[in-house]
Amino acid sequence: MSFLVDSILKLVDYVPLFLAITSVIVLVFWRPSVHLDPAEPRLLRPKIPYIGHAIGFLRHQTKYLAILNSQVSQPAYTLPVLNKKIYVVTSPSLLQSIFRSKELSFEPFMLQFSQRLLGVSDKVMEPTRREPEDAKAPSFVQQVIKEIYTSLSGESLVDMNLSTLNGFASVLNGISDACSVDGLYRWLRSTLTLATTDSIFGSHNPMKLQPELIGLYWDFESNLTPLLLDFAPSLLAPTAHRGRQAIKATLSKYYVAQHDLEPDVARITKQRAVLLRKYGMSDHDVGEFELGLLHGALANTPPILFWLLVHIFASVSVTAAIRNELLGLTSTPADGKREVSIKITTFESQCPILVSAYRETLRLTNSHIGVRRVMTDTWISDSNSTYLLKAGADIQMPAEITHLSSNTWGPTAKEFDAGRFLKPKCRGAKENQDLKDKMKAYHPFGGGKHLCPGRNIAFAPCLGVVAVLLLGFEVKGINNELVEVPDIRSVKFGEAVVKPFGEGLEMGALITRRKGWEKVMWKFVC
Ligand code: HEM
Repeated sequence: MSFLVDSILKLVDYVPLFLAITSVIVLVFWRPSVHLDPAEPRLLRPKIPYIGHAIGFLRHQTKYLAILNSQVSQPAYTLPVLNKKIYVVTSPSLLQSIFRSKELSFEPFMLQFSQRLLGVSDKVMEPTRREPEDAKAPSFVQQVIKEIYTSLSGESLVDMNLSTLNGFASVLNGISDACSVDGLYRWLRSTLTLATTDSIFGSHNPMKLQPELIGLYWDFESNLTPLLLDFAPSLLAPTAHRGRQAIKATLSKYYVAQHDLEPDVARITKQRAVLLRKYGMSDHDVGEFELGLLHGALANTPPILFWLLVHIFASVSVTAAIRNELLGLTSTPADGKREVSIKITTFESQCPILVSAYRETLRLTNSHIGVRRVMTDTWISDSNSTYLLKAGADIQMPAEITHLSSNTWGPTAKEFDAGRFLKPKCRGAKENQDLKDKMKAYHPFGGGKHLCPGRNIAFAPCLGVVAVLLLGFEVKGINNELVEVPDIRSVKFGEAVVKPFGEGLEMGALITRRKGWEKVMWKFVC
């Protein structure tokens, strides 16, 4: 035994020497792990060869790119991670060049991401990867995306939004004088989750029949990062894994019972199921796959609603300005009038400050990292420079950097300015250019051929709920003080809109009926 201890102590003596030799070898022989053409974006070597950037991502997660950006300030640069190249692009003009390219694709990530997110077998995913027999025919993925576009626009979108908003309104209509909520975000989240899933799944909505599923969905959603690693999810993220399994099992029962065929189900739900069954998916597997539909429809709207609401109610002047323009949609009810309707198709034309505040909320809180794979060697350029992107490499476009850059948005880049997206009253050449530059840097829903097909799903529900809360209610802190906007952190991997955390997640609110609007029952119409 003492021999063993002696040996270990002797070895410990040699550790400094060993470290010194290793460092010399690394310094002398260290070559970048990737070869770079001079036309590619400049290499940003990590401090620790090969794995330094991987460690950076593990340690700081999505914030790592903002940390690097504060040190390099380049429009584009290359991160070597093991033997892979990642191009990080932060210049708005280069982003637009990427969005325009047909050779830079989101598709390889979409399928891989979906399978990991949903936790489904290769068998469930098989139709998504099947090549069409006719090379000119659209692939499965292209057909799904086309159906999302059709179902989430025009009349079908209005129908869904009306159903969601009237579901939410029924909860607000139930408030007699005042209601105190322990966690404002959680309250908005569960009310909206129920209203949205009612509109998607109709009267057999599993979340209405088993309300505990609402919490289980958000357990799943709040811990996506370890699930996306796809390694021992039941050990690394047991709560999220349990939530995911429960939702999938319930959705499978819904589709096995063919409740999607009933008349009060949304077009998107029906048409996707038709397509999935056409491709040979069993009813059970359709249920597992449609966790993706649920996730698309739910994950981002509650946080957008929360951030929009708190930013408005935190400012007396913004609250007054938006209330004033909302009065154009409806009028103060005369005594005895109980029902007030809001036309959801008029927000865009009648409520410019509210619409601008919505866009500003997305600017501040949608800090997703857009990704593309380079399918063939491609050149991208802005007015100053041109870069070569080599096939096989990946691109990352962090919205946190473009959305918050003071070069683009000025000294108030990190602050909420409800009027930032208002069209200037008189526009000369300079104002026009300024607006153009800003819009190039604004990409909460991505861009180009991969622009999010579901991007309209949050607009009317968020504006509608906020409109009713502004006109008919006061929203204050729990001690009747002005609401405070909690800190906004960086998104987690897999998120688009950031969720409140810590005190922000816990903050309560007092919701009271406004004088003159006490007896109103709210209704949304088109
Ligand atoms: C407010 C809610 C939403 C946000 C913030 C959001 C955000 C995004 C973003 C950032 C992208 C990447 C686009 C790119 O890289 O160019 C994207 C793509 C996509 N989104 Fe959404 N999304 C939302 C709602 C939805 C909904 C409801 C659905 C479907 C039910 C959906 C389905 C998709 C699909 C299929 C793509 C890939 C499109 C393609 O590759 O062509 N999204 N979304």
